[in-house]
Amino acid sequence: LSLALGREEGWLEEACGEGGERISLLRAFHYMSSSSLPPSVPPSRALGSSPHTDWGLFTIILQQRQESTGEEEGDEEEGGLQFRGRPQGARVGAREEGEEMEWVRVPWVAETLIVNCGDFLAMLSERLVAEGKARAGRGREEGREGGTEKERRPFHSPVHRVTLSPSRDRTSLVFFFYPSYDAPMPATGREGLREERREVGRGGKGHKYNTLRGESEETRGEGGEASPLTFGEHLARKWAGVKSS
Ligand SMILES: O=C(O)CCC(=O)C(=O)O
Ligand SMILES: [Fe+2]
Repeated sequence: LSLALGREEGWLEEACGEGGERISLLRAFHYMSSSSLPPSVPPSRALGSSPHTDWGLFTIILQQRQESTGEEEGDEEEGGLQFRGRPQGARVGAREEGEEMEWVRVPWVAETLIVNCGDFLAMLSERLVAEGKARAGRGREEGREGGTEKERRPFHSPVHRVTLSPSRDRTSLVFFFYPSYDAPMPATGREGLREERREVGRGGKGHKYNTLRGESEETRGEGGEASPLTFGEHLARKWAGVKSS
């Protein structure tokens, strides 16, 4: 990951600080089928997991096979993990423009783990890309040749959710890898808003999606200066706002 961010090996270990393993979590989820819920639960409350981004560095998911193997039509169950993205074959660049976003199912693939980028990694990577662009701009101003730096695209932490299948329950094992409690939140600025960030920004307190970023960015000053809160402090605030039902 450090190399993919354009840094030397081991760089992330330093950026994340020590002790992330002490607040990282492995959770086992069991989602009931919607038909097994008591009739008193209205369909609007029959949620697996509401739309959110993961807040840490990255998440590793082992999901249970949910669809049946039969060939008959309609055999495939709805429900399971879905992310907000561009459907396969959509126009390149559509996501950046906030168009054509839809819920895309994450299929079960044998002996495969799903690795999801979290907000902390996305913000760290946006900061590095912005710094790279600024360096290249300065280089051009000073008349240096094209610059040696390759232009990179930042990592993206996708909005995702879990929906319930009408007839099958589902189990997943989810490992949330977090940076250290004391890791400073990366300052990213507000440029390059993507669809979900715009929607997060739009709703004030009633955020449409549950992400780390909306709030961490709200705590910034006008100039986008570093948030005074650490990752762990943000996390604690987020958890305090999670309601059990
Ligand atoms: O159960 C899953 O597959 C993912 C759950 C999830 O997205 C989460 O807990 O953050
Ligand atoms: Fe998640």
